[in-house]
Amino acid sequence: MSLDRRKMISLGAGSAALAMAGGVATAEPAAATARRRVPSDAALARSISGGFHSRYAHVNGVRLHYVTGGSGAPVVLLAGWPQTWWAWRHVMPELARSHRVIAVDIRGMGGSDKPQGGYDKKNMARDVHELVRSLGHSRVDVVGHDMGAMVAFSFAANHPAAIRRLALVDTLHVDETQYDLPLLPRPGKGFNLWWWAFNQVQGLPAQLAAGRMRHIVDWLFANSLPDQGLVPDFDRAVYAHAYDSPDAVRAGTAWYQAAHQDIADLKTYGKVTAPVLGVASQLTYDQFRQVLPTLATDVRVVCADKSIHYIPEEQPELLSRELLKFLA
Ligand SMILES: C[C@]12O[C@H]1[C@H](O)c1c(cc(O)c3c1C(=O)c1cccc(O)c1-3)C2=O
Ligand SMILES: O=C(O)C[C@@H](O)C(=O)O
Repeated sequence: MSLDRRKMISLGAGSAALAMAGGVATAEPAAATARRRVPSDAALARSISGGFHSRYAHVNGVRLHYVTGGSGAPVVLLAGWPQTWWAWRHVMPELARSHRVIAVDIRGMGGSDKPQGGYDKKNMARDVHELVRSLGHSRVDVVGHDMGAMVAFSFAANHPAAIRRLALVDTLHVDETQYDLPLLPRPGKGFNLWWWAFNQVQGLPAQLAAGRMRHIVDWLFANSLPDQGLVPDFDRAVYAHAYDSPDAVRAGTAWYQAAHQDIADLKTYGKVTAPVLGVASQLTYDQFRQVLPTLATDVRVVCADKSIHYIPEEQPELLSRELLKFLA
């Protein structure tokens, strides 16, 4: 599960203070973001060194967008909410020197389709499995962050013959303990995970957040990044743009609304036997050390100790180094 009591307690002090201080970066008015031309995925892909290209594939009833480049063993990268494949931009060039990198916009994300359903992580993992098969790969490494880590874990649990190695960055698959998250954490005892409640609501998020996602993006980064410059204005505009339509807001909430199905599916999974690397932030390290061994048989956990959550952007060098070691 993505955030447990231990994490909320440890989050309490730091982030509560930050939140109390109204730690919000200078948010560019949403309208200005909307006006700013965000480059196409094709242009963003070309801007990353290593020869990357934006591509689409029709699999499992949806059209998925992905960005691919590099040569060598195939590695799939799956980002989360409210981000896109662009979250991997700092690690893609390094991985491309020894791997065929496939950074996928999961169902509902960025340039991928936003259908009315199919957002349970088992089905979203089926999307990715069919994608890598269509690209000629029978066995791949998968790296997931945030919601993408839940899809990555589901891929390994449901397609054991297709996973070589699995890396989970700061988020574990949701489990029963998600139901215990307090809606009102005691002062200094927890972190307000308001987006888990907000994203459960039907309809309203799209009405409130469409065209205004930059405010959510800025709030999340203001309450995580130790240095707001780690994700500058341009990158925030890329994420806000990807989520600013009513359909994109709805699709993002669907990842959360599938939690009941995901929690039920987890109970049917045996332990993952592929080698698993957990890359935890300072706030999830204890949880990863305690919970990951109950989900997989061959586990190692490293701590990105300067990170709160967005490790691919908070500590890309550490992440690249640990992934290259693990995936060698
Ligand atoms: C699946 C997801 O709910 C998504 C969210 O992206 C998420 C997750 C974990 C966090 O720790 C976390 C966040 C998040 O937006 C966030 C902002 C500020 C601090 C912080 O710690 C977080 C998650 O696992
Ligand atoms: O006020 C707006 O900008 C649009 C709002 O009416 C909405 O439904 O998103």
